[in-house]
Amino acid sequence: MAHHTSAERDRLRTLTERLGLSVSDEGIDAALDTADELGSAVPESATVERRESVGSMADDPNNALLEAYDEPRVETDEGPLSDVSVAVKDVIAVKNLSMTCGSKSFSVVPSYDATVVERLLDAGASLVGKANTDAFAFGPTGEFSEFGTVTNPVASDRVPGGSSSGSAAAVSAGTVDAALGTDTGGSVRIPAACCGVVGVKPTHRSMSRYGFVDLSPTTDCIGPLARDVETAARVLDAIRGPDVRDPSSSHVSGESATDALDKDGDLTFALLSPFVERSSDSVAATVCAVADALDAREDASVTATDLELGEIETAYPLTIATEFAWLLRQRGTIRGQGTQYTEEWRETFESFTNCLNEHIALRVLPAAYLDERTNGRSYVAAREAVTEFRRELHGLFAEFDLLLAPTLRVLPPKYGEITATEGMKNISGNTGPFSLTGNPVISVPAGESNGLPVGMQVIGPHFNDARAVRGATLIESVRDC
Ligand SMILES: NC(=O)C[C@H](N)C(=O)O
Repeated sequence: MAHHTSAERDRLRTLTERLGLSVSDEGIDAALDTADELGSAVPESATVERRESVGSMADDPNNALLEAYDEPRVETDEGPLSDVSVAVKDVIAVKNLSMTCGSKSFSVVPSYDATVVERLLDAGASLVGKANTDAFAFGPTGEFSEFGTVTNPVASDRVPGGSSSGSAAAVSAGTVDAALGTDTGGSVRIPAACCGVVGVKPTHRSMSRYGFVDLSPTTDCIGPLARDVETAARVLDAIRGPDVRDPSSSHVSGESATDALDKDGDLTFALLSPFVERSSDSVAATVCAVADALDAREDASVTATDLELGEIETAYPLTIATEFAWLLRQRGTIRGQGTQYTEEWRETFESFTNCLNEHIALRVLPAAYLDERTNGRSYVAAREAVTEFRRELHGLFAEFDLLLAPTLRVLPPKYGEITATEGMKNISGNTGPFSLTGNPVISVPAGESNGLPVGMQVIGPHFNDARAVRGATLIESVRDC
């Protein structure tokens, strides 16, 4: 444990109050330690406590669903998703269903559907209910929902991954055909990999986030999870595209992901060596075996390729925590709040920042502290690291069609195992960088090691989610070879 001066502690305590957070004395010290580490001074890391399970709202063995309709909600029998049942992560508004964001301090009943929900229903999907999530989508393991941890249906002693833990578990268990998750630094891809399903993080801004509770707006994405790439692609096509209600949604619309499923033509892949080297032997071996099988196909080639990571690994925790702290200061993280929410919601929001759990507080505080101490230079440095890394990827995309990397660096951890900054890197160190650059990424099951699922990421150029879908189908066709 590093030694901090009382002036440092006082300063952080003042900031804690200003943010409306409540943290123990130990938490203040731990946050200072993490700030030192992120600022590359003192190498001691913070610990995070696992919250106790408090039980679920629905009768569901995996605690994957928080609220379900008696009968699935269907708006039309026709449409491309009329055979698809879906659940929606509980940070996305669904009319007349309570929204908790996985936190007991936030419960509102939206009077409207988020645009992505409207689009699912317009496409004929049957909506089953809301899926459990780590509180405010903050959490890489699925252990930080205040409505109880989610069980991993394929490995009950291992975490399901977070934060879209309920979405992944519901899909993996067959409770629904597909689910919407949200991915800010890996929250669709990580649980998809842990639960052995497909998870898509679309190109940033390629769809509307109207009705979604922001975490870190420069990286937040909504994306589908499904048991196969085809279903995920169909859901992706149904929900993507611009929306006047979310001015941040881009007017650029890429090719249809569903059409890409049947496309022919050769694909060249770069297997990103730094992410493989940082992974455990079992993860690396599983991913490399798939890469070899892919390379053996006539229409694909895989080349192990180096790239400079620069400061991108530090940029991820700094970016999301700094942006979340800004949102807390503004006391507003939901799009469309101005007209759509009731006074009751406003009051809830005013008070909820006092109740953020310690996992969130201990991740937000160090970044907020550094932001203040450096007059914003810590955030600027993170953005510069992103620019550098994006340039690296740009160079690779001039040479290769798609990039490959393991999703997690380790096999799905046991409950309570991920407690420190270093452990967090094992979970989100391979996913966070591509959130920062905004590229489309699909985590697709690569096989198993010691009976545990391993996922690998297919990374595409911006707005070419369709090409990533094609790459993911090739992986589906060669795995277990
Ligand atoms: N929503 C996210 O992608 C956050 C990510 N799972 C984290 O805890 O860092």
